[in-house]
Amino acid sequence: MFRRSDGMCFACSPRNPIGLHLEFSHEGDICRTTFTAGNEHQGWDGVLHGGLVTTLLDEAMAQWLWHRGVAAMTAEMLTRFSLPVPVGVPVTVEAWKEGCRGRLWELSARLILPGGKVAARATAKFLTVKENG
Ligand SMILES: CCCCCCCC/C=C\CCCCCCCC(=O)SCCNC(=O)CCNC(=O)[C@H](O)C(C)(C)COP(=O)(O)OP(=O)(O)OC[C@H]1O[C@@H](n2cnc3c(N)ncnc32)[C@H](O)[C@@H]1OP(=O)(O)O
Repeated sequence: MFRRSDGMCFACSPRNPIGLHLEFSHEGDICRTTFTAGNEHQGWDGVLHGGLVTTLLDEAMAQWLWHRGVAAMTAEMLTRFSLPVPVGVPVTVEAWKEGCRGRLWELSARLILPGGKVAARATAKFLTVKENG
């Protein structure tokens, strides 16, 4: 149905020439990454495109699961965009688990601007498609 063997994930693969090249760290129950958007990532002038804000949040949640041996696909996601995310500044994205029932995982994520304001929040449901081990 799907393959990941190319290792070309748009968000995380170091081999994807047009990818975001995100790297994740895991500390306790939090999965974290940082990202500095370039001009090529903007929608409105100087502002990170909302679809890419959602990509950052989605990927952080997926990586929370992947790090724990769970390969899961996003089944549903709600994003609240509270503040514009400027290009050219390093932002932090954090994800964590809210709950799990069988194959269904509920996670949350947030995007934090330098200075600490939360610019976007997401909640999502993921469904396990296979174990990644
Ligand atoms: C050196 C190289 C390094 C490179 C690294 C490479 C490794 C990369 C590592 C890590 C990469 C991580 C990459 C993550 C990317 C970010 C995540 C995404 O963007 S994923 C893409 C977007 N999402 C989709 O495209 C899903 C499309 N949808 C589907 O495929 C299916 O609908 C799917 C899999 C989500 C579910 O399909 P079913 O057939 O498996 O399951 P059903 O039967 O539909 O549902 C099972 C149960 O779950 C409930 N369910 C389904 N959706 C639900 C929902 N939204 N909320 C609540 N319940 C739901 C159903 O009602 C059902 O419940 P009942 O068993 O009947 O009780």
